[in-house]
Amino acid sequence: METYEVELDLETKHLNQVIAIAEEQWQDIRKKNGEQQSDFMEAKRELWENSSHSISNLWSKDRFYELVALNQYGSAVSSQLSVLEQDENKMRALEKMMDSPYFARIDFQFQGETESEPIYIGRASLIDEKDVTIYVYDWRSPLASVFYRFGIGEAFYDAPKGRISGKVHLKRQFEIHRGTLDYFFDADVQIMDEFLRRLLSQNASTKMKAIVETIQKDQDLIIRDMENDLMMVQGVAGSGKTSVALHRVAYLMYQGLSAKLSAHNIIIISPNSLFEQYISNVLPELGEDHVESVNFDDVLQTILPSLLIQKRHQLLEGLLTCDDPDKFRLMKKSVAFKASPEFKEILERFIEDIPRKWLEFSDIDYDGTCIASRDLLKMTVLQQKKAMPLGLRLQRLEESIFKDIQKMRKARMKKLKEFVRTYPQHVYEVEEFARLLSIDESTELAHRIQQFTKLDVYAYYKKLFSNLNYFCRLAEGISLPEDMDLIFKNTQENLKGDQIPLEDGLALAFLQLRLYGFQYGKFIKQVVVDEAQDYYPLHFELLQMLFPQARYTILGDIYQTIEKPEAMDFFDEINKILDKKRSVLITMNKSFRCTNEILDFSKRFLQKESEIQSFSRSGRVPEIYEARNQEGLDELLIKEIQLCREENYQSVGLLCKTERDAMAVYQRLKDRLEIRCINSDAIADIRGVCILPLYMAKGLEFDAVLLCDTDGEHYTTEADQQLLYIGCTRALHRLNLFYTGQKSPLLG
Ligand SMILES: Nc1ncnc2c1ncn2[C@@H]1O[C@H](COP(=O)(O)OP(=O)(O)OP(=O)(O)O)[C@@H](O)[C@H]1O
Repeated sequence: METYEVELDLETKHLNQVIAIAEEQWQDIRKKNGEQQSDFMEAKRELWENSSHSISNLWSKDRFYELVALNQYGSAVSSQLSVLEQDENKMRALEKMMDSPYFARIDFQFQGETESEPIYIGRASLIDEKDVTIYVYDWRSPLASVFYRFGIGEAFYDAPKGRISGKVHLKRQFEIHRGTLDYFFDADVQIMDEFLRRLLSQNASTKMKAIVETIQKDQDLIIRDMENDLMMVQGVAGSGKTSVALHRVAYLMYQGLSAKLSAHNIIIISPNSLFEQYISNVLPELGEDHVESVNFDDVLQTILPSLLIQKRHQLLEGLLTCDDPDKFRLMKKSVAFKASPEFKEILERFIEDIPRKWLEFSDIDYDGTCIASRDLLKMTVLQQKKAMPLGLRLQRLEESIFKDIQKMRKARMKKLKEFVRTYPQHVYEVEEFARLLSIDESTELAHRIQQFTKLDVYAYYKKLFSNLNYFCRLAEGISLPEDMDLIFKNTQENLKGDQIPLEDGLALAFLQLRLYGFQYGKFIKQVVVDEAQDYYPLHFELLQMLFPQARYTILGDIYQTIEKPEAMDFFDEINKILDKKRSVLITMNKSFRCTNEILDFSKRFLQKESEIQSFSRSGRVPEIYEARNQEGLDELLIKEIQLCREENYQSVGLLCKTERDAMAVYQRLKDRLEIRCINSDAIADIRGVCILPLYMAKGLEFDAVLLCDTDGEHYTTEADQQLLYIGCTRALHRLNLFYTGQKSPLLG
């Protein structure tokens, strides 16, 4: 037999053996699980029988003991449920393992040993707990890092007990499906690149996939970094930022087994719900569920639940569809200013000024005596220690005033009772008097006190914009934008409306957090921010206040901003704001998504020379198609979509500049093709042919991209150029641009 055949035979036997072990473990858990299931059902039945007749008035005092009993049943049921859940998770992991237990093998000779040991690496580990034999190493284990970082020869890895050195004698990669070994190859760098190239040439699935088999060395360094409290990544389009972010989360969870980090300690901040949907499979594929992903609109809503704040897509749509150049400039300037460190400083000064200038203290009288004078109250607040937020300090003050009043009221009631004892004939009048007195006093007094102890953030924000002279005095020494007066007037107008502009929403959230703090974020130990380039300094200030104790992973591409100039010092700014002890900025320049031709084409839209390189995969050159009129344009689009179908592309994106444009194209084509329009609130996937605004397509990818309306009306400015760059770099295999009328000057 040929050597390959002999090896294939050996590997197949080994595979069968590992699958048999996984199956045995699966059977054991199933058996145990079956028994637990019946215990669980029994506990549930008991819970029901013991509570159903009394559930109606359980919170009354007499039913307290029943509540305690019910609680005991309840906690028994919940702990059984958690054991069952754990078992189900293990069974799911073993099922995956029976399908494909590992994807790689290295033969590693530990220093001091005479022979090398085969180490099989998979998505999860398989251990025989009886004799602690490790059949498969989790890709996140320290030893597995050798696979990603070294070729044949000397190697090392960092284990909890220190650095371990050795030698790699073999690096092998497997393709295993449904429990069958399709093929394997012994890998050197070239062969592995070829394997990755083939993988990347496949048509995209409609959801992002895990990349554990082909993680690159520089990506692995980011994924496994535990040194830094702030890890920042500047990566070009398609360099794997999102993939790396998600694999890093999975890695942190694995590390967290010892550091007590679980899913509810991690939060992913993503740009919108479409993107959240797009990435939603990766962590479960890696065996990690339940990690929460939110977008910033949700964050603002959580901080300010009673206010209606403009969503990010509404802001972008407003900017991109604005026909009045002056209004457009003003909107942009307003956003840039309100989210800047300068405005943050003004907000800080305003907060300092609130007790001095804006709080309406008044004398608090009770029963004809002044129990706290206006001046005394003001002085008390001004002299309080500033470590506690003002809102909470005022809450304390309110509590202490009420406590004094309560004491005085008690004394007064005592006197009244004595009076009744002496003059019993007046009992009814006195009781009625006491009742009315307490109602009147409590409402009137409470109102008066809360006038200066309750801070309505929105009302105070309006005060900041009540007078331009005051605003400028507050901003002394801070450089303001040229047309500050226009921004000021515009803000006054906007704050009269129902919906609060996003930039003011950010400022309001800042005030709310500074004035009242935020309790819930302290459980978060790791924050991952993807597509970070779109955030402004104030976003990071908010994150810092929300999750002060967390470590951060922040990934972005300064060349992919929308309606925001690319800022070279973007990451410096983040570093300054988050102010972590150890931080690092890593750059990733190789793009894995697009073909060489698509990447070359896209580069023309970059305003600065970028280091972007492609992963050397060839395809067809993008074309720019002109149509005589709109009907002709539609015909071209339909023809192109048909061609994409023939290519069997899973996802085809028709990208338009705005939602308004996307709706227009959709209306024209919807009766002629199976096509979907994805609007801003959609929680959808990108299967089939989708039309969507470009800003929604950020972070996503499509087998084929059709960029619509690339004419001289739609795309003219620098910001449009950035949009075109984002649009083009969404394409994996095929990219074409379509226009009618005048070609956009940006297309060259
Ligand atoms: N090491 C890798 N092995 C296989 N595929 C990879 C690897 N790294 C990245 N990819 C693939 O490249 C594509 C782009 O990855 P990803 O979306 O993570 O990049 P990105 O930097 O976030 O892109 P963008 O900034 O344009 O949104 C995805 O299809 C991803 O699966």
